Amino acid sequence: MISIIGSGKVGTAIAFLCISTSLDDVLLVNRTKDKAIGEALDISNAVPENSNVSIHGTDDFSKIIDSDIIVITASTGTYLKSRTEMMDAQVKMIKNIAKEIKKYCPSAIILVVSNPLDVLTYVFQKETKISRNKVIGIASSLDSSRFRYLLSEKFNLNQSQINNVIVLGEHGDSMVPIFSRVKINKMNLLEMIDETEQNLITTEIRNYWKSLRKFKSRSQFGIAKNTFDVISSIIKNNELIVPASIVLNGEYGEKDVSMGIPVKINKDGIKEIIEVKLNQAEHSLLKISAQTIRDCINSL
Ligand SMILES: NC(=O)c1ccc[n+]([C@@H]2O[C@H](COP(=O)([O-])OP(=O)(O)OC[C@H]3O[C@@H](n4cnc5c(N)ncnc54)[C@H](O)[C@@H]3O)[C@@H](O)[C@H]2O)c1
Repeated sequence: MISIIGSGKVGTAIAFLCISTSLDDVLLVNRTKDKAIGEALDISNAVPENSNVSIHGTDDFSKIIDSDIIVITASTGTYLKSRTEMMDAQVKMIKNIAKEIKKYCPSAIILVVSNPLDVLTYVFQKETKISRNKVIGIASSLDSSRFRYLLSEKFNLNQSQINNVIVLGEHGDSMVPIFSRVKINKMNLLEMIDETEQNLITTEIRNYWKSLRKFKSRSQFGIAKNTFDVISSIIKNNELIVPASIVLNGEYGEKDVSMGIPVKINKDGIKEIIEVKLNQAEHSLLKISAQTIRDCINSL
């Protein structure tokens, strides 16, 4: 069973993907019970005819007891200028959710989606002491999807012609797109663009959420699909390599911080942390990003 805490835009989009593909049973847990029940009633009609899966809604955390995976998409409000804007309220919220998960289902694999992503992934892991390999922050894969999309638009290509696209570090203003690894039709991206263009693309990725909000209230489907892919990889034990946030213990030269780095996922959560080669500039930017997240954690 997959439990999804928070039945808002993101939580319900993830639930819809899980149910409509018959991946597993879903439990929606929301602060307001009616919202969870209503969304479950709606998504119930997306169960395929030959499927055994079901979806229910509740505000009762004790029902998460048999979950294999718990996805945290709860939010206390909407930030307007920066993902760290509501940090104190979000940290308080995730500490309460951590207590419930520790009480009812401490052996589940946890996917954190709520913002500020890296801070909440760190706080959740420290509060629950669940193995760091089972607490996975999902966001850098979304940032990577945004990087790939922007490149496809710039070069007027299909996204499939653009490979090795990753964004590492904070899911925030210090995120680091890794230009040095990107191949476009097997050519090195760095041979095709100059530094000014790199800076422009970096700003566009970092501000993607702001551009999107000019047209719709908040992002929903991109993060849902990236989260669904990780859930699916865990349930089906299909290894998946994606950038995700994990509490670091010396990898990339960082400790006592959680940030997006490439990981291999399987049925046990994060099976392996992958250390990819970065150029000097990217390495320095990743250090700055780690320190930005650490400063937020230390300010709590
Ligand atoms: N990681 C990413 O890349 C990414 C992308 C998009 C959104 N997000 C984040 O995902 C979160 C959810 O976004 P959304 O647009 O779905 O928000 P939303 O406001 O639509 O939904 C949040 C839901 O959480 C519920 N909730 C609040 N506190 C709760 C609690 N303690 N227990 C259970 N439910 C609770 C609310 O009632 C609400 O229904 C936000 O923090 C958002 O910033 C992250």
